[in-house]
Amino acid sequence: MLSVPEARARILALLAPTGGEIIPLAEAAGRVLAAPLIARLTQPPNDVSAMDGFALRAADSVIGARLRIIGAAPAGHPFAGSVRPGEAVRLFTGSVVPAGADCIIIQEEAEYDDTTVTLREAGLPGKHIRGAGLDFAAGDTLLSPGRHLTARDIGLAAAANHPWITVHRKPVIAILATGDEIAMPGDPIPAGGIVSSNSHALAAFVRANGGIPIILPIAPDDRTAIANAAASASHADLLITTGGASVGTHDLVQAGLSDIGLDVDFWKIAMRPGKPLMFGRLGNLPVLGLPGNPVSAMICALLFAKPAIERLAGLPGTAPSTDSARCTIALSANDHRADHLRATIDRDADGHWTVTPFGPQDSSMLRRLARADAVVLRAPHAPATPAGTTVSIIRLAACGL
Ligand SMILES: Nc1nc2c(c(=O)[nH]1)N[C@H]1C(S)=C(S)[C@@H](COP(=O)(O)OP(=O)(O)OC[C@H]3O[C@@H](n4cnc5c(N)ncnc54)[C@H](O)[C@@H]3O)O[C@H]1N2
Ligand code: MOO
Repeated sequence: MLSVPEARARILALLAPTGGEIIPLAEAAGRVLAAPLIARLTQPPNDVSAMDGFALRAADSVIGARLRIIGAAPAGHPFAGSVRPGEAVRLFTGSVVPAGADCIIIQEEAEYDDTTVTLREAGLPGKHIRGAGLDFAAGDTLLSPGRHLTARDIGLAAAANHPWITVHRKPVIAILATGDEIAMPGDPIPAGGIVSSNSHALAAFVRANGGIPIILPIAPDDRTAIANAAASASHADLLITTGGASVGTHDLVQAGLSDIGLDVDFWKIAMRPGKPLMFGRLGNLPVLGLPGNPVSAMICALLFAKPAIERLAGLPGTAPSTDSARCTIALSANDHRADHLRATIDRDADGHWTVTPFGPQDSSMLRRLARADAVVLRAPHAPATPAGTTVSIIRLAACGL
């Protein structure tokens, strides 16, 4: 059976980023840049003052010099003339430095009235002046494709005069829950049935990770129905199925999709929960088949759907990032499957992170999953460890789970 990293690499290898679309800059935080962002202007566009004070010629800036104030240049109102020997112009933070001036004296170092200023310090050429282009110049590449846009980037793009921006289209992720026994929340529940938690949980997870979820109607345990439902999702960037992934007579997802040409890349991997994970392609549509057990479905989503959505959205797509924490309980030796223990996080008296796995870890226990802060990663064949051992964890909320 494939390992978790091998399975992830196989999935990512088959995914390509979506195309670009142009959106308003204000909506672009969290999106992925699809074209280089080139500065449309020079910033600052002119030499500007970094302080409130007086612009003058450096040659005049000697202690005790008395200069004639020939005008004022508030920010946004440049002074039209030029500064000659013995003259000064009143200016403020952000004011354009007038022609002829190459020195700023801050107002705290000057005595002044409406007509004259006397210097209490000698200035230096260029001091307190932000030269034109200090930040960037027109034509500079400010951000490169693949950049996951932050609020800081939005500010930079705005400063470079971009009201619109080209980003990768949000990947559309179709979600197909299968099973005779499941019903959508609020719908009539068949005898012996349960409500489909997976559809809604996966949709929320997809949205939190930058995709657009489309919840398809539930498909019963019937090959044709499953095939038809999947065919209706051919426009999506990824189809995620849940349930019907295992070996039972009624686990028909692979059979149904094979009827319409599913090319299976792999099925079953060495992890718990989530062993029956399947990945393949229906024509151009990648298909990730998750197990039906709700916790298995969400752990598989965390480890595989999240990087897949990231790759589709224009990012590299990587394993969820891990942290270290001290495990408060002893752990028994692991078997050949990578294990993912649902756990709560706390801090000990010294402020260090601790993690406490729940007792029973059954993959149907959603309330426990909802209460968990993290999963503890246990490598295949990890030896037994005493309480207090440092372990790797994935924080769930940070991953949109
Ligand atoms: N003989 C074997 N049996 C099983 C094996 C195995 O290797 N040999 N693997 C087990 C493992 S591991 C898992 S995980 C499950 C996965 O099975 P399926 O993907 O086929 O899932 P289902 O049988 O359809 O459902 C499992 C469980 O989850 C409930 N379910 C299904 N869909 C939903 C949904 N949308 N929302 C909430 N809950 C759902 C379903 O009612 C079942 O209780 O197989 C083991 N069996
Ligand atoms: O994926 Mo299953 O039992 O390993 O939950």
